[in-house]
Amino acid sequence: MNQSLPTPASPLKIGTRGSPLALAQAHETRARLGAAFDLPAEAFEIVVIKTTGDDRALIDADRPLKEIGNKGLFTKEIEEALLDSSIDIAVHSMKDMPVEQPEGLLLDCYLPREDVRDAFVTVGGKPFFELRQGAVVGTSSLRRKAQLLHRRPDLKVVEFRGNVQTRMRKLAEGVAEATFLACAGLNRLGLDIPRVAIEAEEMLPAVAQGAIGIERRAQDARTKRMLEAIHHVPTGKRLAAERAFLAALDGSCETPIAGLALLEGNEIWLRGEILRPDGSECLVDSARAPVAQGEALGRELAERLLERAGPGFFEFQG
Ligand SMILES: NCc1[nH]cc(CCC(=O)O)c1CC(=O)O
Repeated sequence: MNQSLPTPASPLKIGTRGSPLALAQAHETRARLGAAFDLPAEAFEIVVIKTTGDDRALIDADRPLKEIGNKGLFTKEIEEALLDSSIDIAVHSMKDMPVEQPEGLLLDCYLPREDVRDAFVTVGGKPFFELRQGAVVGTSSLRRKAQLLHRRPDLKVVEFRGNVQTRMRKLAEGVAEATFLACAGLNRLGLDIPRVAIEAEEMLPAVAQGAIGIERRAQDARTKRMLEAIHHVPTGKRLAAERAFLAALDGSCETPIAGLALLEGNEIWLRGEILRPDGSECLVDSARAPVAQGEALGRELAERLLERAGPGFFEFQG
């Protein structure tokens, strides 16, 4: 295995999706690796990979993503490119990543986590409590929909996809009065759109929201060494607990689940939430453990919630 650092003549290939957010994340990864190893930008090549999800999302722009495909819709082609060595590392939004990676690949490098909160977005930047009775809110996230309906059953939720610009246009056109976007995405894109951040206690974010993960071939010693140098350990500990929670719930993108871990000294605190898709019920629990036991904590919290939920909890009502 080639142990030497990349050079402009033999650059490290960074695979990513082509969306503006994905590209911003790939650039951040390149900048951090460049700084850690004192390498110029030309020692890296950013390789844009189109995924099934990108294609289908464009063709079927109004269909909920969950009807289009299953887990890995946005990662399959990127992981294939890693496995066949057409790229060396892959940059992902961890929120969209399945809990398990294919044989031969490892996901054990995380960049420092951005703001984990969701933002409430309207054309005028008004606060959530001002949303009038019966208002239409656009979101394609089952979690946000269920959390919203749980608090405000009067609201109407419509499917809302596309990039930030598309969603802002839909708001301007009056397709919906409000939407939710992750603060992390807006910050990474440097977008200054009117928004009101919602505290995590008010609306628990998705597992891994705001975190970037970098995947590599398990056997590649060079990328292992390079990624170790930029790995953010606290983010890794938080995600280990959150993703163990998600895995134990058998969470797919079709299930309204939220979870957030925080580090407090030598302890990790985890709060998790599962909801009925129509928002009629929301089960919340939290627990703490020594940091080293974060994964066990995630599994334990999931089991506690599943026990309270009983069979059929996630099924659609009527
Ligand atoms: N599912 C799409 C997605 N995946 C990651 C982010 C935002 C950035 C992040 O949470 O890391 C978004 C958009 C959004 O939820 O607004």
